[in-house]
Amino acid sequence: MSIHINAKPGDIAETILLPGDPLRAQHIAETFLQDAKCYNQVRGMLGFTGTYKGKRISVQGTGMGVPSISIYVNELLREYGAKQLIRVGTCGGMREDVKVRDVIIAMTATTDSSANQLLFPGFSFAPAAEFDLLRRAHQACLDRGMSVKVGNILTADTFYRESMEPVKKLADYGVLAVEMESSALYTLAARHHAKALSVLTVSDHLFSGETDTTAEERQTTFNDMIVVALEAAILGE
Ligand SMILES: O=P(O)(O)O[C@H]1O[C@H](CO)[C@@H](O)[C@H]1O
Ligand SMILES: O=c1cc[nH]c(=O)[nH]1
Repeated sequence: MSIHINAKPGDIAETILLPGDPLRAQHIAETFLQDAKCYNQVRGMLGFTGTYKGKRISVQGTGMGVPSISIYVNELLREYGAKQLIRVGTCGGMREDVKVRDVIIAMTATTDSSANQLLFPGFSFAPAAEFDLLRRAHQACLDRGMSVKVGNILTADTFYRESMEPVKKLADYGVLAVEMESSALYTLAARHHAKALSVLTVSDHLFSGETDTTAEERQTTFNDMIVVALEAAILGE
């Protein structure tokens, strides 16, 4: 049992999917896992363990932003022996060629979070995905004919902005999309020699104003991304 996760040693699988929204954790467990059992309800940040194609998988909500995901990922790595962590989340498109419902695989995560500046004074650490996981997730997207892009994303500390200039500039430098957790996930996984990847679905676009049209469409696209994450995870075990 850790401070924010009320599970016993062994309750959590070595491979864990990490959506920001705890209700999406419940949706994933109910839709994709067999014999899923809830191991955490502390702060409503639900966590479940079950099996997918016979392999043990957990799914844990992380909340929004670097401080929140850092709490859960630290505890999963330090107290529960997590080996493979895959974030499954939403993001806002930034580059012009990124469209709503595309899947984005984050090769690296640029960030305005101060966490890594405090950790590596004088350096600009480049948080990076684990290559084999990334390669398998990309192949799983191609196999399903999904529209996928791989590259640099932005992990931002703010959702609402006074000025769009800084994000516009990052888009000019090729940054695909913005979300709020991946740089912390990649940095913590590196520290603990674990594998990490973020697979994201574009839910809106910062500059075109495009958004998901219906809740049903959002769910379908989200489900496609979950299958990609699960397939990438089990092929690596
Ligand atoms: O859909 P999730 O995983 O929560 O991810 C994105 O959505 C939240 C903002 O609405 C942030 O957590 C961002 O990273
Ligand atoms: O962090 C996020 C997630 C989705 N859309 C955004 O604009 N930002």
